[in-house]
Amino acid sequence: MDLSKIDNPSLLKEMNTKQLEELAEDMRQFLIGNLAATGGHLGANLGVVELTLALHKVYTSPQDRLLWDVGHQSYIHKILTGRGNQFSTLRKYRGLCGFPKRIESEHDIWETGHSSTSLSAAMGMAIARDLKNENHSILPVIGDGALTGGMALEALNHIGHEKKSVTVILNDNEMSIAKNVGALHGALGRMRSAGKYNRAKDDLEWLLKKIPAVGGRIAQAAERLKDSMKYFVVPGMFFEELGFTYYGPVDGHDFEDLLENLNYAKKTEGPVIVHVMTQKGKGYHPAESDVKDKWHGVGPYKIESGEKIKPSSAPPAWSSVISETLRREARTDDRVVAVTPAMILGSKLEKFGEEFPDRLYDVGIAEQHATTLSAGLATQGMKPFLAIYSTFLQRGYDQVIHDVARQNLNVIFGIDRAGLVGADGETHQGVFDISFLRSVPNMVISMPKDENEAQHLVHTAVKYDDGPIAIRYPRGNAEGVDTDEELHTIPIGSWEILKDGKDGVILTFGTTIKMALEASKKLEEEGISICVVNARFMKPLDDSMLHDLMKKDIPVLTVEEAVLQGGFGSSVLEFAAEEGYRSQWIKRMGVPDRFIEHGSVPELWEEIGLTEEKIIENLKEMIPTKQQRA
Ligand SMILES: Cc1ncc(C[n+]2csc(CCOP(=O)(O)OP(=O)(O)O)c2C)c(N)n1
Ligand SMILES: CC(=O)[C@@H](O)[C@H](O)COP(=O)(O)O
Ligand SMILES: [Mg+2]
Repeated sequence: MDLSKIDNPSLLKEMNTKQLEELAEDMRQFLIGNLAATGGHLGANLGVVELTLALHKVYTSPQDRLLWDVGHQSYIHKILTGRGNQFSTLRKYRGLCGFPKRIESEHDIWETGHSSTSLSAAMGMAIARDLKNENHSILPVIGDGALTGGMALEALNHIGHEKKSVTVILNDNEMSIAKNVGALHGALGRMRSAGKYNRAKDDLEWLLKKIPAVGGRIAQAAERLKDSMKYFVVPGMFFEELGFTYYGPVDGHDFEDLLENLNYAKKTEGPVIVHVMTQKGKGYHPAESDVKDKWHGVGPYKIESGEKIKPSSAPPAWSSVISETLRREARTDDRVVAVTPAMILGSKLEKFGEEFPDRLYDVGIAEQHATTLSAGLATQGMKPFLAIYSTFLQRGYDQVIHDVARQNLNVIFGIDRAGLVGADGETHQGVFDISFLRSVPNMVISMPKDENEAQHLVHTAVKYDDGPIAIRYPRGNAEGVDTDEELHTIPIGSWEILKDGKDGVILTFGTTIKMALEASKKLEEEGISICVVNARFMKPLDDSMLHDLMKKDIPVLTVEEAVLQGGFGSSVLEFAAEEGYRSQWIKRMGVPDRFIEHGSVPELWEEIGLTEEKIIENLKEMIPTKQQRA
């Protein structure tokens, strides 16, 4: 079937099992073929082909509300809802988003990207439905990994309490990005190995109804038996106790099993959970056989061999530079403990864990818990390193303030994916952390310019015992510079002059240093000499250098790959205003006050005007040329 021509899931309604199986095979080949060029979350989507088809067959989107938790597994849903012809643009600039996007389709009724939000949103939709006396199904599809997110448990608690008709589809593939972790994962394991339950209960009820009511005693006894049965056979006891009717475990690749249980669920009032067993990466051997992450998310690859297409000799990933330095520190400092909220692979912490198995904790998708657990460790004299993506740190913001900074605890925040991340788009851009951390008392915020400075900053952070300190670093590979053998500490709040200049100043850090130096080189050729400063601490500012620079009364340009609102540039403006540098011309460059969608980082830099050319343009506007000065 030409999947690019599907424009509505209603075609499934008339399909029989054999036709569905054929369509599922077409879907898999389509995904494998297209993602070989574009990359994307292949493993997760290969695992939900039959489930997605079955959901769209039994239910009627968009009247029935289908929500996709995390949303990285919504590609089949997108194909079925008329977007198959856009897959060559998947996660590309101005192309198809890799997550549900309401502007793309009426079938995308809830946008995701961050995990564990679907059940809360579903509950909100259920309350609204009932207040409006509407009558449609609400179906959040949530993975076993996302279920470890605290929000999901908060929502289960509420849905069960209110007895709202929400049908939770639990997509259990025993994987988060890496193998799933936690006691809930273990409980799901026991449910997976138990037999079917709720159908047995329904069959028994059917039988009971057949028994002539002999004084009702047999029926009453059987009724007691049925309820007591629950405690021995129902695999989903955990959920039943929360007020959910549990169906499962269901074979998520068997249409008969899927359709039968979804139809049971559709007839069931109140909270329902359908526990579906799927295999991540199903149908593509390189993904199925991958022991690390089942090809959770991949770049382009060769279909036949499964060989991933990567640049031959690239500098080490920033995450590796940081985690390897941490591993080195841990050898001589027993206080060092690494914590990760389900991103052990992305944060390159596997080797740390192999060397220090009792000093690495993967807490699951639980950023709030990860942050406060780190605070707890610090109260006992340990030196926790919380490796956390900038965008996911947003989930633990209260814990940063209330538990870590307020008690001034020695927690190191390794803020990975800081800055624009590219293809994951607006839900994942790591551009808010400077802004939301800068206002927190006791916080130190830093960002290295290259891997050599990064290793010294990690060493500095491990030695720093005056409170919380953040080191932010971008997605991707480092700069490819040599690294010092011996590590030293960097004075907190100290900046570094990379290039002298007397006509103007650029204050910048991290990923925008290179473009600043390039711009200053070009301006030098035109007789305009620009000072370039590596403002490697966003907090505290280097007040003494700032005073020296401001006293020169030359224009200052701040450049940051982070939101302008309340960012580094704002702190320089505040400094100038408060220190009386009234005449100072200060201009800021950075991420504008809107969400930045997906695309390559260079394309996004171009879009928001974070470029060498724009730096030159701004400085020329701010600094009179020689002729004007003459
Ligand atoms: C708040 C948050 N933390 C971490 C992530 C990163 N992340 C994306 S998918 C994923 C694993 C999800 O596992 P699961 O829900 O089981 O879905 P599967 O990939 O197995 O289908 C993680 C940790 C995220 N998207 N949001
Ligand atoms: C869907 C999700 O949130 C993760 O899979 C994320 O896309 C990983 O990002 P990196 O590829 O930067 O590790
Ligand atoms: Mg999973």
